[in-house]
This record gives sequence, structure tokens and C-alpha cells, in this order.
Amino acid sequence: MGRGMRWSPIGEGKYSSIPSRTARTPPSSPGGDIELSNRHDCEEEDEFDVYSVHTSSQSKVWILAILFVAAVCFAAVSIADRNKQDQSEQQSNVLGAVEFPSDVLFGTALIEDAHTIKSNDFSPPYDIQSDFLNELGNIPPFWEEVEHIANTTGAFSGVTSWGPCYPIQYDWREQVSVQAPFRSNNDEITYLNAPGRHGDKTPQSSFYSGNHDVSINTNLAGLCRPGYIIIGQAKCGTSSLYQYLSGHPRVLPAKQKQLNYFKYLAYMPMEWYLSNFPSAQSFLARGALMTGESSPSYFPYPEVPHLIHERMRAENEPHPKIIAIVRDPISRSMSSYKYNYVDPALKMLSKRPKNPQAHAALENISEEMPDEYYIENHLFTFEELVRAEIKVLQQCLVPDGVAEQMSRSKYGPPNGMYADDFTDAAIPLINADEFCYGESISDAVPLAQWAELIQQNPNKLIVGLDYHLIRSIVGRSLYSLFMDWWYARFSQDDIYVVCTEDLHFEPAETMLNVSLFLGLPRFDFTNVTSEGMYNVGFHQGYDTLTTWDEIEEEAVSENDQDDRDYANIGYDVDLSEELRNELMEFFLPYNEALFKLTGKRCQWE
Ligand SMILES: Nc1ncnc2c1ncn2[C@@H]1O[C@H](COP(=O)(O)OS(=O)(=O)O)[C@@H](OP(=O)(O)O)[C@H]1O
Repeated sequence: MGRGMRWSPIGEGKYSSIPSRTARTPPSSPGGDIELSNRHDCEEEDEFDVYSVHTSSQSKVWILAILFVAAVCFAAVSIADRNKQDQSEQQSNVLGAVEFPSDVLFGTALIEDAHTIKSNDFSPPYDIQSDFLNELGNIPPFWEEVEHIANTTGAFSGVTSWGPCYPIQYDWREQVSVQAPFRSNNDEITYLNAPGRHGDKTPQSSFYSGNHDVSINTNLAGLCRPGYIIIGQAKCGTSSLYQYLSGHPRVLPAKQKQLNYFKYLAYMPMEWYLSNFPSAQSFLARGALMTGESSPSYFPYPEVPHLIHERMRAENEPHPKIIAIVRDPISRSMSSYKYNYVDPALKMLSKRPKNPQAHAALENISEEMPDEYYIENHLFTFEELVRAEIKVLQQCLVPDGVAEQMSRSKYGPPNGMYADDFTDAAIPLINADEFCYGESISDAVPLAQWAELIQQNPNKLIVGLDYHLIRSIVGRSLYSLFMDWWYARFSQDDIYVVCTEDLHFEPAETMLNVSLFLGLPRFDFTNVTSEGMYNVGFHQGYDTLTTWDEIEEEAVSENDQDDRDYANIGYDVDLSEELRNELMEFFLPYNEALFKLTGKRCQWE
């Protein structure tokens, strides 16, 4: 049945169509006695059987004539379809569906056996003159060998590894059978996800302790490394940054924005991690220079930069660039309050989960009330949570206080992961997130910092939620404390810092700067960024786009004209001028430390 039509019976063996607004009007039939359906051409010939006929001798001639035309159309369409199908099969063969030989997928391929490119007739869709060295003099990560060979010989002969991709066992030329200049469709990207390599099991989340025996160099043939890793911070626009960057025609996305490998899944071998990125085949067919991922879970944990360095930055080896994005800390804290506390609490109130702890917490709270009622009566305000947290942080972060001492003892000399960095660090490395927030007191008081609040407001809800995110609404906006660890493992040349405000107010220019830093060729991001923002508070989802019009509409309906709250749109978080000033004062030294460390100043006044 065709689009735009419904059929209703009008009598035995007879049907008439009820055209929708989009259906075409049938032509009047020459004999006047054939009611053709509104399908009168041969575009969708499969519906020709649906019409009603008042048979007469005169009309038989017309019937035969029409059946003849229909048959001719049918034959023509079948041939066209067949051709289309052949074409698309051919396309998918060269663009995506070609399987790697099983020895490459499943482990007998040896990297040492890899063929180098032997002849000059190898012509993948890359421009030797301009692709591997951009106007800033930056080479995209992992392309140094190709750049060197291409620019000295004017050809690709002798290249052993294709940019970020590990060598494959057979001739590189076989991987390039199409001259598709740039990526046109993400669906055509091949990922070498080989079920069976490590069993079909889905990796379980757990923090990597560093004690697992992970063989990191097994069977990497044909897999490609990320050229950039967006590390966070959470709620600072990591989703938009990732999606915008993926809009560069020479960048291919990972299977998903957040792989969380170096935080939760590092007990899996690198082979697993890299199978989440496009294959060498996709790079070659698409003329890609880079892929990457964006996991805000990396930002707050000192173990992560150490691990990325260990696994991806062997001495003098090429390695991915690190991109951090930071937002006005007050604005980020409000977004986090909403995302990590208000939304999950409201969800819990509406879903009434069975787990005994949550159940007990919800016992005296009325059911099926509007959100506003719960927010007013049963949720802690932003101010309440923030003041309780700041009290704890101020004590913990005093010079030579708990955070400093505990961090030194865990990560410093003699055997800590960062032993050498403590010896000569001018600024002490501090893991506030791990050492400032104290222990649980009881089922009713999950963390000491909330003891007083809970005592004074027994009707308010905090039990049963994700405490490690709620406890650090402010703390995770002290960016310099986290970035210190990243700079202990990566140099200024390896790290690029984006201010969320720049991404908001000058998106195309900001993205151009990020991409040039990465060594990519110049690209005008205007069409990409003008689509909207991703993962906005009132429309969540890492790949959920909210158009600028929708954002504008929501801002107007909320009467939210405060420039400083440009992103906290669609929800209200009360913030008195007094608390704003206090917070600005609290954040100031950390902001200044960040600007000094990174050499980048964000406009957060
Ligand atoms: N282009 C641009 N400019 C400014 N701000 C932007 C942009 N894109 C997204 N956003 C805001 O960033 C918030 C979501 O950040 P993340 O995607 O990093 O969140 S997450 O940690 O991955 O969940 C979320 O903030 P809130 O809406 O205040 O919650 C988004 O609105």
C-alpha cells in the first residue's frame, strides 16, 4: 500500500481509495468506466492491483492497454531496482560491508607481516600537498610518517602504517577502491567490532585498579587510534564539542560519544578499546584523518591521565591530543545540580523504586504530585547543597590540609603513581574529589557533609541517589585541581582548552581553532554549529540536538534573559546575588590558577 492512502471496502471485491491530502488526483479514464486508483503512474507499480472496474466490452480494450503499460512499467522498475540494488551492494562493498579476512579479525595476523605500500599508483582520497600539514604547521596525530614520506617523495610508497591505523596484513591498495573525497554518511563507517575476540560479553563497569594483566599489543591490525580525546569536564558542552568536531569532513566519529574506557573499562585490552573506532578501511575509503571520543568521566581522576599516557604515549611515540572544555564554574555547578540531583530525584519520586533504602526515603512523601510540589517541599535547594559542600571544601583544601597530605601519601613518593611529579611540583597535586568528602554516617545520612541539612529538613530527599556526583557540585568546578594532573602527564602542546562560552558565542570560530590545533585542514564549521546545541538541560541526550530556535523559544518562555545563564535554559535554579558573589570569590583563585596553567583566559566575570 502506498504512502498517503487508506483503503476502505465499498462492497465485495470493490475498493475505493480515500486519498490523503498528499495523494494525487486520478486522471479521468478515457472510457469513463474504469476507476483507477490514484496510483496512475508506474513509480509504485505494486499497487496496480487495487482498483475497481465496471467491466464493459469497450473497457476491456482499455484494461488490456493499461495492463500492457503496467507490465512495461513493472519491468522497467524491476530493472531500475535491480540496478539500484547492485549499485548499493557495490557501494557497501567498498564503503562499509567488506569483511576483513578472518585471520586479521581473529588473531593470526602478525603486524610484522604487514605489507608496505609498494607502488606509486596507490591513490587514496588524500591531498599530499595539504592534508598532513596545516596552516599552523600542525600535523594530525599519528600522521608524521605519512607526512614525511609523502612530502619527500611526492607519493605514498613505503608507508607502513596508515596514519593512526595499525598495519594490515595485505596490500593497502586493496582498501582503497573508491575515490570518495570526503565522508558523506556515517552509516557507511566500518568498525572492526569482532564478536568473539573477547567473547560476546559486554564489559562490566568497575574502576580499573591497575592490577589486571592486560596485554596491550595483541592483534591491533587494521584498528585505528583516536587522534583526540575530549576529557570533560562534565556539563560543560562535551556533547556539542564532540558532535561539532565529528562534523568536520575529515573526522570520523567513534561508535559512541563516551567510551569511558580509561575510567571504567581499562581491564579490557587496547584491542577492545580501538575496535570502537572506525577501521583502516573506513579511513582510507573516506579520506579521514582522525577519529576521537569524548568521555567526561576521565576528567576528575588522576589515574586516567596516567593510564592514557601509559597505554597511548610511549616515549617519543605519537599520541592523541587531549581536549578539555570548561564552563563558568557557577553555571556548571547549576547544570550539575539539575542533572545529577533534581532530575534523578524527580524520577525516583515518580517511579517509586523498590530498593529498600529508596523506599524508606519515599515513605512519607505523597505520590503523583506535580514536579513543582516536590521541588518546593522535598528537594534541597541549590543553595543548601552548595553551602554544605563549601564548608567541607574550605576545611579540606587549606594549605597542607587533608587533601594535600592524603594526595601526597597516595600518589607521591616513594611509590605513588606520580612520585616524580610531587618531588618538584611547585603547586601540590590535589585529589579533592577523593579525599574531601568523608565517609557515610548511616543509611539516613549517606555523607557527613549533609548531616546537618538532613537533621534540619527530615522531609527532604537525598537517600537513594548518586552521592559521588551530588556531593561535588561545586568541587568538580575547581578545574585547576584536576588539570594539574593532566599537565603532569601531557605537555602544553598536547592539551587544548576550550571555554564553553566561546563555543556558545563564537561556535564556528572556536571549532576552527580546535580543529587547526589538531592538525586538521581548515574547514568552515558554520553549517555544523548553526544546527543547535547537544544535550541541553531540558532536552537531554549526548546526541540529542536542540535547535537554536527551540533554545530561543524556551529562553523567552522562561523569561530567561540573563546572559550569564545562557545555557541553564528551561529550568530554574534560584541563585541569590549574595550567593553568586560568594561563589565567585570562592572560585576566583582556582580560576586564576587554571588560566595560568593553561595559558587560556575564559570570560567568567
Ligand atoms: N554550544 C554550547 N554552548 C554552550 N553550552 C552548551 C553548548 N552545547 C551544550 N551546552 C550545555 O552543556 C551542558 C551539557 O554538557 P555535556 O554535554 O558536557 O554534559 S554531560 O556531562 O556529557 O552530560 C548543557 O547545559 P545545561 O543545559 O545548563 O544543563 C548544555 O545546554
